[in-house]
Amino acid sequence: MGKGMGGVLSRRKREEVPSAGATSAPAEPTAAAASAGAPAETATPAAPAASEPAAAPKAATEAGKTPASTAEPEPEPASSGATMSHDYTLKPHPTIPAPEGPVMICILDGFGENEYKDEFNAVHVANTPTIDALRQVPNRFRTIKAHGTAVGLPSDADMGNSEVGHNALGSGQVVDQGARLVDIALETGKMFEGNGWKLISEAFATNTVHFIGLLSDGGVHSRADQLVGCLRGAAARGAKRIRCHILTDGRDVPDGSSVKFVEDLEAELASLREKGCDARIASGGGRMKVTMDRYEADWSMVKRGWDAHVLGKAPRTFTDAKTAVVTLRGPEDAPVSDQYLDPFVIVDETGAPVGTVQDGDAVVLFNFRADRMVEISKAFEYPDFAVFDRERVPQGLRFVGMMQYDGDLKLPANFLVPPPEILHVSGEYLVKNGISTFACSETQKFGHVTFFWNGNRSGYLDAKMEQYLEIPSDKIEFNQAPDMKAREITAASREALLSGKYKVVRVNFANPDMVGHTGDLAATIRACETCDACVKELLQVVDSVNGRWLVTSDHGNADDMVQRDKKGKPLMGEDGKPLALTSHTLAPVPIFVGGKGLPEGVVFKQGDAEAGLANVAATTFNLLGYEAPEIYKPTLVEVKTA
Ligand SMILES: O=C(O)[C@H](O)COP(=O)(O)O
Ligand SMILES: [Mn+2]
Ligand SMILES: [Mn+2]
Repeated sequence: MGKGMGGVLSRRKREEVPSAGATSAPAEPTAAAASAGAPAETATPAAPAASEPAAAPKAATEAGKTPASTAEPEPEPASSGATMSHDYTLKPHPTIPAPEGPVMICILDGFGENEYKDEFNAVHVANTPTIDALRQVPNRFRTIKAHGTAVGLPSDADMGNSEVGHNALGSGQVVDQGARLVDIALETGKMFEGNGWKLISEAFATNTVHFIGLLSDGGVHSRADQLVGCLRGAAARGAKRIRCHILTDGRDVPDGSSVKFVEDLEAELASLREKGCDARIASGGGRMKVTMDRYEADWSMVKRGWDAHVLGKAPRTFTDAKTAVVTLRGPEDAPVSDQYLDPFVIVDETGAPVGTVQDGDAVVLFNFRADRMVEISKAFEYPDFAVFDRERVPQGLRFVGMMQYDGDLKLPANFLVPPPEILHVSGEYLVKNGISTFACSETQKFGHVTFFWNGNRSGYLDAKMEQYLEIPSDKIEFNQAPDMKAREITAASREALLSGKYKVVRVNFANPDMVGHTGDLAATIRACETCDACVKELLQVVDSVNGRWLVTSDHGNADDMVQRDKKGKPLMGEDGKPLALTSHTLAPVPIFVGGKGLPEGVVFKQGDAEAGLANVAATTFNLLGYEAPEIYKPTLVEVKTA
């Protein structure tokens, strides 16, 4: 549910890379990461060099792995409409000269410009002198759209998120995204005609079909109504036995809503049972504790998921899922959040798990978004998977993803709906025109500024021209350490900017988003203040080398920390305390342009209220002294002559 939408449960009622299947150790930081925080003189990021290619990001190291099975060729994926034979030559901009120094693009993740400017807007309340001053610079501050159809989502009731936001920022184009493609596949029935569906249907008569994914209507990773569409489709086509393995949300939707989502799913499963399909919930757990890790931040989450969903093992067992969720949430006045529920397994009256995964079963991961499905996909699909001991590996599985989550790794090999194909991303233009890039974030957002930015390609576009740096994230709830790794990211980016080796420096600060998702207002205010201090430092560094910069965000989050009614009035709980809003918002995001190396006449154009994140890439090319590619959404800047 999008922040600022009011209400609680109606839908519309209402984020690489990565991974290294063979080791659970976090990626070794490069020299820059290891020395981040050290004095500037000693910290030097590894530079791309022809003789010594930069280490590939984690996912690229996986490319040689053999999937358990291969797919029949799937239909052409949805694409940005650009053609395959493509001229990447960039033309010099007629009036904006190339800069002397680098161009920095700084993403403050989850930092929206919200209409509600009250005590629940952490962006507004935080002491942010740098950003405040940037807002005052005439014609160099504006807002841009970051949600809904502006980023390829089904409707303008859909809040933005990191995946679609970074796709738009990095590709300069708006492409129908996973949520929309699955809607279309269900509406047209194409879902049930593809090779992925054919594969799972082989198990309908004799085996169990398992559905594993995030149970909510958040529309960021999955949607419950799409799960229902698949369940009904399977039952109607002869599936005899269905088991659902549910991950509770409370992050893209209000905390506590998991109980209602379980009730609704139970009602649906009951009606399937009436029609003769043995359909039940079999296991589950909170999305931030079970299964849905990303970028290898914490593989133990995936092991907990494997144990519960596949082996039927969890510390707690229950005879029904609602009791499981209510019990695991604990006391109403101090509940465990839906995001962090322990894993659970549903058992029958004899204590036996009702839905372990057996040889020959079908398994569907029903999330459309990639980042938090890559690791569990590897556990299912890679025969030589060794990150943790799977104990028992079901044989002959018919395993599919809602989409193919990583097109480079072909992971999973089989899928229900072809993923969006995002062509001719800005990084391809850069590397093909000899423009070097440094991209940096901490683990939680590392894939955002690499994988998502590059149109869901894992690995480097050209390792000789690019350096990607991941600073390992803490493994705690981020309100406990709201500074996260912002200082380390700043130190490493500072070195990259000063090194003279990069023309583009791309940075993502995770704080406003990751702390905002905890619902902790005070910590989120602190997160915004930390980012402001880091932005100040980086802008000074860019100025010191006569560079140029863009500061923006990918969607809202920290800008509204309370649930509201339809009129925008904050909602209070029975205890009189504000009801925290943990999700993203529908707010537009700010964008600031500047730098000592930017000619005075370069300002944001007037008008074009519809401009969104996809307009940023063209703007960046202009700052680099080039005309934007014609297939891109138009630039945000113009040159005013005195
Ligand atoms: O995966 C998450 O953490 C949330 O569902 C969405 O956040 P993101 O889009 O900012 O990653
Ligand atoms: Mn984000
Ligand atoms: Mn987020």
